[in-house]
Amino acid sequence: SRAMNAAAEQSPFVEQVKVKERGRETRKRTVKDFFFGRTLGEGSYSTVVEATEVETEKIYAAKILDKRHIIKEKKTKYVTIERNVLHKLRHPFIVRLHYAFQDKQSLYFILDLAANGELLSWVRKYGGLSEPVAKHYMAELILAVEYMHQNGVVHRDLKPENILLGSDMHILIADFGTAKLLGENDGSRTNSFVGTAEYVSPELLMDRQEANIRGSDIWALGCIAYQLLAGRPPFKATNEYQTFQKILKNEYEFPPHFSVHAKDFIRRILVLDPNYRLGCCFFKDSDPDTIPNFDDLKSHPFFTGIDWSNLSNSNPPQMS
Ligand SMILES: Nc1ncnc2c1ncn2[C@@H]1O[C@H](COP(=O)(O)OP(=O)(O)OP(=O)(O)O)[C@@H](O)[C@H]1O
Ligand SMILES: O=C(O)[C@@H]1CCC(=O)N(CCc2ccc(Cl)cc2)[C@H]1c1ccccc1Cl
Repeated sequence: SRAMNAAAEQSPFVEQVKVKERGRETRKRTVKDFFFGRTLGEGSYSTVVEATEVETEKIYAAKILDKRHIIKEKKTKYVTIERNVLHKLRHPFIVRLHYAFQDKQSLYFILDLAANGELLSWVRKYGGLSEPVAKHYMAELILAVEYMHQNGVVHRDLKPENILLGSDMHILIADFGTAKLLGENDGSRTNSFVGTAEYVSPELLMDRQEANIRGSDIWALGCIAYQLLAGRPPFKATNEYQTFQKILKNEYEFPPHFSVHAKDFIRRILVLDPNYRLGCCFFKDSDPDTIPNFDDLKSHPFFTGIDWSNLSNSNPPQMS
């Protein structure tokens, strides 16, 4: 049926397939339903452009992937993972996939538009954020990652480049091509994928087999918390190998302006052994039934003053 789907997608004669979804009639979209505008950015296998839906004039981001390039680079798996994961996740702080379609040359993901770009740009612009701002964004991140893990998804490449900002300045986590759907044993024993050097957890560097990869997302949160406040990641060297050495030796220092609570929060996450890492109650990956909760993270004094139940309705504090 997949082949049929693909064939049907391409045939110009197929009448608009009515797709019944939860009682709502959503007509299958095609390229013709959108006007593609300015380029927002380029990925290794994709171009992201502004897309206006002709019928509703709603503005989205269209992530367009060239099929020939994907096949040549053997990245088909990443594309289908991104599609399946995005389709499954529905959360205010995660980029929403509204439509996915294809034509002969390309695949199209119609996504929420993150009008304020990457969190990384803002961190760089201010050389680090104030503590109230960093605290707010760490709280949004923790809610988004908790939701992902509770839905059996581990991102595996969390970093400020993949944390986008909507027009309301709330976060929109993107880039799920390298995510892992827990519980689905796709037969691949080794976790072939390892994230971005500065954010890779020590256990992933030591033993990919045994690493429970949820703990790696938490490690990345610790690195991001440090970076939001310091303006740079905790483990950064002139090359990847040196960076890995710093991670394995837990070699990092705090700049003087870090508060006691911020240092304590980050120290408790950047622990080499995931069994002693804050937020990583020990669980086996193979047991997706243990629904993780991030209460140990949320209850840390660093988050004093955060109203966890009202974050997505609140106005994020001004960056400065
Ligand atoms: N929903 C979005 N709204 C606005 N900009 C986006 C959106 N998604 C991605 N972008 C921007 O488009 C650029 C390309 O993103 P994309 O996810 O296609 O590739 P990437 O993940 O950045 O690169 P790579 O594929 O090499 O990891 C990035 O700079 C990103 O900031
Ligand atoms: O998973 C799906 O929803 C469909 C299923 C039918 C289908 O043919 N595709 C495209 C599969 C595919 C993936 C990569 C390349 Cl390079 C070419 C085709 C999938 C698809 C369609 C549109 C956009 C993305 C994807 Cl993965």
